[in-house]
Amino acid sequence: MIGIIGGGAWGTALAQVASAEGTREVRLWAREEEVVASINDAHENTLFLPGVPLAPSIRASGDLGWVAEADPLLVVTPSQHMRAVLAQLDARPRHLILCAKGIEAGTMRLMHEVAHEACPTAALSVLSGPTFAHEVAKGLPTAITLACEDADTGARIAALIARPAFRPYAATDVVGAEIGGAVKNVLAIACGVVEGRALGQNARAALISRGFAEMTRFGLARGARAETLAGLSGLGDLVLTCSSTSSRNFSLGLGLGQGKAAADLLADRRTVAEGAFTAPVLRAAAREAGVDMPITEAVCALLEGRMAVDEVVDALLARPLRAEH
Ligand SMILES: NC(=O)c1ccc[n+]([C@@H]2O[C@H](COP(=O)([O-])OP(=O)(O)OC[C@H]3O[C@@H](n4cnc5c(N)ncnc54)[C@H](O)[C@@H]3O)[C@@H](O)[C@H]2O)c1
Ligand SMILES: O=P(O)(O)OC[C@H](O)CO
Repeated sequence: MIGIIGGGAWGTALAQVASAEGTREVRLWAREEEVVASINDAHENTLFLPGVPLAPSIRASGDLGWVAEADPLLVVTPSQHMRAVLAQLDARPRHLILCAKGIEAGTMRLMHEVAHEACPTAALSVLSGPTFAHEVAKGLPTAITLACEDADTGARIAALIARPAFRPYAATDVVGAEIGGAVKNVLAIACGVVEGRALGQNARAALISRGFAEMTRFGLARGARAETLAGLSGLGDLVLTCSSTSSRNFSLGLGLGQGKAAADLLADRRTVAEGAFTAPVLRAAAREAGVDMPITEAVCALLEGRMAVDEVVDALLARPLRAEH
């Protein structure tokens, strides 16, 4: 039996994968009664993943204790809420598969660091890669990184969650997998701005490349491996999220590029655009580590309403010429 903590789009899609075409029992915890009712009664998450039929073997509840009887547990809350939710789990040893992409505000902790503090007895993996929930839930082909410091455990978890069209690649670089997923959300906002301000496809390609350079500088400074950052959870997810309005982060940037205020775009959002929360904490962490992240700084200036789009673009273009590597 597999448990899912979080009934948003991604938790629901992962529940569908974990159900193994309805042959495996899956318990899903959701905050919203409407989500619990629609999954149990209509086998659909009408709030966060409408239009995708779900296996009847997925049962939802607002009772976290009931869901936490399952092992492993996939943790799919937004990153800023993960600590509070995990703090409600009992202390038994279990395996947590962390699926949120972000850095905790205030502490600058990556998700595995937060999970270790909240659940010291748990074994941890990170699941991250280029994965739009609606495509995964429909069974479209997807590859993803499953990072676990213990290679044998990682291989076991990868085999457990793999499906014919859902292909986890095992890795041991947990830090690298997490940094790729967190940083790409910030860069996707920047790519959305390029689209919204109609700056062209050359600019978007430049931004993806220079953004990847930023991700790599920051990742290496935090102990990530270069090959992880160049893999599914880094470059792979960066390319996906920087190319499509299916991305909530890209869409947020699109609105900023069209001149809308961040506060208006973020107000009353039901779905999460993680990059808006990660950007300021990433900037703080980069400054602390002495890592230059001009695109991240630019995204922060836009989110904070301190600069207009054209000012930000002019400032980026006016940076001194430098060697590419
Ligand atoms: N949607 C995707 O395609 C996708 C893919 C890969 C990873 N992710 C990551 O998964 C995580 C969850 O995203 P999602 O897309 O499932 O969410 P979502 O935007 O579909 O839904 C929002 C979720 O936030 C939850 N939430 C809101 N306030 C909360 C609180 N105080 N405590 C706990 N939960 C709260 C809601 O219950 C809901 O589950 C994010 O970190 C996201 O980056 C999403
Ligand atoms: O919609 P986004 O921008 O949160 O992106 C979803 C996933 O992270 C893509 O891999």
